Amino acid sequence: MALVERRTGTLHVEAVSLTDIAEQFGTPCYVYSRKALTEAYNAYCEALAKHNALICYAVKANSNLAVLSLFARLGAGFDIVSGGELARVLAAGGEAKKVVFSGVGKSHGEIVNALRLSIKCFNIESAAELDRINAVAGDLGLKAPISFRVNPNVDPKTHPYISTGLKTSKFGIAYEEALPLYRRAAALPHIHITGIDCHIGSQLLDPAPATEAAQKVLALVDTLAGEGIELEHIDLGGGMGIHYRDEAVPSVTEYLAPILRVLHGRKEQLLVEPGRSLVGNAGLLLTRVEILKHGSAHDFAIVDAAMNDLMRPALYDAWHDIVAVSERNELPRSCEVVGPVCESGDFLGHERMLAVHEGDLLAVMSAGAYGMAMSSNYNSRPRAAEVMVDGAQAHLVRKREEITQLFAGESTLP
Ligand SMILES: Cc1ncc(COP(=O)(O)O)c(C=O)c1O
Ligand SMILES: N[C@@H](CCCC[NH3+])C(=O)O
Repeated sequence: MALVERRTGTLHVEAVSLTDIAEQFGTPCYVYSRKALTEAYNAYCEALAKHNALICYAVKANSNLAVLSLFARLGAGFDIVSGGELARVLAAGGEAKKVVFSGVGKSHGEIVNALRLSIKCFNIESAAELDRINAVAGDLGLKAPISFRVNPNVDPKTHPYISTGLKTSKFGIAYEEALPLYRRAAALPHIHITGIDCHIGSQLLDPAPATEAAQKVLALVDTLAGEGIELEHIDLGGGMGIHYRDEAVPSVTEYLAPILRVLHGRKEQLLVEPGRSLVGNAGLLLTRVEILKHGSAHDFAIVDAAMNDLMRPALYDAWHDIVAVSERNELPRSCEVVGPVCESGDFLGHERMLAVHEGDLLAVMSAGAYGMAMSSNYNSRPRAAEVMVDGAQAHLVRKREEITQLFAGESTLP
């Protein structure tokens, strides 16, 4: 489904006009579509229908409570990377027994809490973490369910900042070290080995690297079984890419087909950890043009959203489509779409052809993943509101931060 549709010259998300949303909730504002989120989740369900699979949504992509509660109601599990994400999953009605805990630096407190709540599994990323989890579980008189995140040394061919499966990466356990570590874990008193895990990177459009990684993971699974270490699940991570510009994006079924072929006939439960592909194309950032400025080299459309609201352009030079919400009967002109933040890197788009006036609304597309989740208060800017559209209704699912909230919990010197 296309997230937006032009009706009588104005962009709508489902049956709600973005102009009405801006009037009701102000800008900048993230807008999500419940229908698009549900369809994205169902596409995974359909692709995995013949497998004993659990879809663990990667919370880091978008941790809005309404998004989490929607996925929880659809039956999802969750991939978390912090105690904060676990708290949000539980607050949204998610079940701890469907949570896998990834991340290279889990703290003592986070491990205690996750163990007490009986999460499904810790995805362990180092030998030191194995020892730490064994010790904490021992102190609590428990056994920790664990898998190792194995680094298969496969190049995912994506942006270097979101590439995680090469041996130079901080993530996972070197492929050659996996076997000795599994043997060591099998002998530890407070560890229960349940699985294996692998995640090689994000915004992947070609399934070949993930298929190669899956083959390497399966070779390890078989070697382990030969030694009497039987695994209950195989977690192949997330990473499937979405539509930003004009890239050829495979459907979930197409992307997963070669991976599922190598898994054919396996008895272990299959876990996947999609983030971006569940939420990215289901959200946009709505912003209003504050100032049109004629510069000596470019024209600028200075909008009320900035790099603190959507940092992907500044951080990765990422391209997001930017569309005028209401059409004007004028020729578009090239402009730099920038925010009010005091950084030259504060841009949302370069050289965009737009016909806009001050006060007009723009929709920054494909912003449902790693948008609000990576936002900050830089320049002491309050965080944007978040709205969920459901058919003909738009619900405020997170209020815009007030300036007074930017002082919360802080004090001046005594
Ligand atoms: C361990 C792990 N799982 C899942 C994801 C989700 O990735 P994506 O949003 O690309 O699906 C990530 C992020 O790259 C990750 O690091
Ligand atoms: N933040 C990244 C994705 C990170 C994936 C997490 N390992 C992005 O916006 O594309």
